[in-house]
Order: sequence, then C-alpha cells, then structure tokens
Amino acid sequence: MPGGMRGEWELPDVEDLLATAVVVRLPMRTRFRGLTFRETMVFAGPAGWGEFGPFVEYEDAEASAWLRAGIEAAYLGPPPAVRDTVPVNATVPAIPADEVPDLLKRYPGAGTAKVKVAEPGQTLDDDVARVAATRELIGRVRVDANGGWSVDEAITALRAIGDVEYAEQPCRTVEELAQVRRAVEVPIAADESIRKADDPLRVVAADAADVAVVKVAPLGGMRATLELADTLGLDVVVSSALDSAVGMAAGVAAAAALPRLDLACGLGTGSLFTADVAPSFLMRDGVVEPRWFGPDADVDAVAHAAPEGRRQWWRDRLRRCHRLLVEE
Ligand SMILES: O=C(O)CCC(=O)C1=CC=C[C@@H](O)[C@@H]1C(=O)O
Ligand SMILES: [Mg+2]
Repeated sequence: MPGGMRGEWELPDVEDLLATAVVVRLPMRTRFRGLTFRETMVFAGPAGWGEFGPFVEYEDAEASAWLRAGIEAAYLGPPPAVRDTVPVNATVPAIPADEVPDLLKRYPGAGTAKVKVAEPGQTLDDDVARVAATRELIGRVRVDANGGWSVDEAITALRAIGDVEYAEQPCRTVEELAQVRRAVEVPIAADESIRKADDPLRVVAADAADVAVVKVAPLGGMRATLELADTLGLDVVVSSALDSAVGMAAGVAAAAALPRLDLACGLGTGSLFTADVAPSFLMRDGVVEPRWFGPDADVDAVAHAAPEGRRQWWRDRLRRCHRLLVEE
C-alpha cells in the first residue's frame, strides 16, 4: 500500500483522497482570528468524513499533521467514547462589550465562557470591559491572549481583569508562560506552546502551565491527541481549530474518549458560522453530544464549494502534505 503502515491505519493513495475531496468556504457570523470566512477541505473514506483545513498561512510541514488527522477520521473513525456529552465553553471573539449579551444567546446553558483578549489594535480597557460583560451572564470565565502580551503586560492585564478560571497562552514562549505563572495567582493554559511546538512536553518540564489546550487537527488526530494528553499529565481542554462540522466531530469524539475531563472544551465554534457542511455541533444545556459523519452521512459540501480559483490551491496543498506523510 502506498505510504506503508502508519500506526493502526495505512496511508491512502492521494488520488483516493482527491476523488471525494471538496474545498469549501464557510461564512462566519463574527470575525474570528481575523477571518470572515473559513476555507477548508473535506473528503470521505470507509469510516466516514475527514477534514483537512490548516489555516492558509501555515507551511506544509505544519499542515501535514492536519491531513493525518483528516485521514484518521475518514479511514479509521473515532476512538471509543467514555461519556455521551461533552461540556463546552461559549467562545467570545474580540467584540465590543455591548455585543456580548447577543453573542452569548447562541450558547444556551453555558457554564463557562472563553473571552479573547490582547487583540491587536485594542486596549486593555476593551479586554476588561468584554470580560466584565461576559461575567455578568456566565459564572466561569477564562481568557485567551493568543500570545499577544509580554510578561509585564500579562501580569498587568491579568491583575486588571481579575479572577478567571485560567489565562490561555498569555505570552508567546514557554519561558514567558513560566514567568507569568510564577507571578500571578491565575492558572496558565498552554495552547500554541503545545500545538505549534517541536516538543509539546517542554511546557511540563518548564512548569509553564496548569492546563493543556489540545486540538485534534494540528496534533495529527484523535488518537495522537489522547496519547499526548496522557503523556502531558495536565488538566486538558480539547478545543476546535475553527473546523467545519466534520472536523468538529473528531474534536468532540476525542473529548468524549478522554479518560478524565474536568474542564469545559472549546468546541462551540460551530455557532460562529452561518452555514456548515453538515448540522453544526451547537451547544444545548452547556454541552454538545458526540455524532459521527459516517460514509453515508448527509454531508453537503458541494453546496458550500469555494470559488473556483481557490480549489486548485487546496488540491495542490493536499498533494504536497500527502507527500510529506509518505516520506515520514
Ligand atoms: O477554544 C475555543 O473556545 C474556540 C477555539 C479557539 O479559540 C481557537 C480556534 C482556532 C484557532 C485559534 O486561534 C483559537 C485559539 O487560540 O484557541
Ligand atoms: Mg488558544
């Protein structure tokens, strides 16, 4: 077989992947991560649907892990679940504070909200106001700075923002996370320091985090995510990569398979889209339920096909990433 054995599954031929692959463009309700639409690719295999959606600026070396995750989904399917609901946080993008109540209506029953902070072009006052507006409606608030603060800025900002469940990736590097963690009471979560790191275990060695945010696509799949969670030994939050419903199914499946899950997961981003390739995972009573899009599932990718000019770019990218997996 092309590519040979890869753990429990064999790498399929790239032509098999491309035969069913559709490049989609999903419109977003709220600007998030600087995006107003999300381009991604979905394809079908014997176990169901898989997604390949690395953000467009990612290089192939990083993007190839996302392909591995999509192939695992389509060719092997989900690991066995140990729970039938997954608690999820509301995700509050870097919007003005007065828009927070409307946004939170899309997260019925949420007990936890994650608020984006340190957005380029905004001020600490904007963050404090957005967090306060969220706190009025939701009991537990965590913040995510996406590495946007220096150590001093993080310490100042976290003192101003006050009590939060944790601060996700306050600064860029592992060393900076460790410094902030020593200086403040607030627990620290590592996201980019895990999913973009050559060695995700450095956060543990450096005592840099209390919580690990893990994402199935960048970490190369559901099983790889479960293995890493086990090795890290930290409290874990499974979060989305702004996936379509297809990729989200893999995130929810990984969260449902974790032996221990004490924190709400970041798997509520389906409600940031106004259209999806299949019914989105929308929060009800603060949770989402695992669902799998099997080979016969009602996935309508073609209705959301990306403009012609973008399709070849994605197909070429998939080919290059597949080549990297073959060579691994
Ligand atoms: O964790 C959540 O509530 C939603 C997911 C989320 O915040 C993210 C998804 C995709 C890309 C990231 O920039 C972002 C994150 O930093 O966690
Ligand atoms: Mg994050």
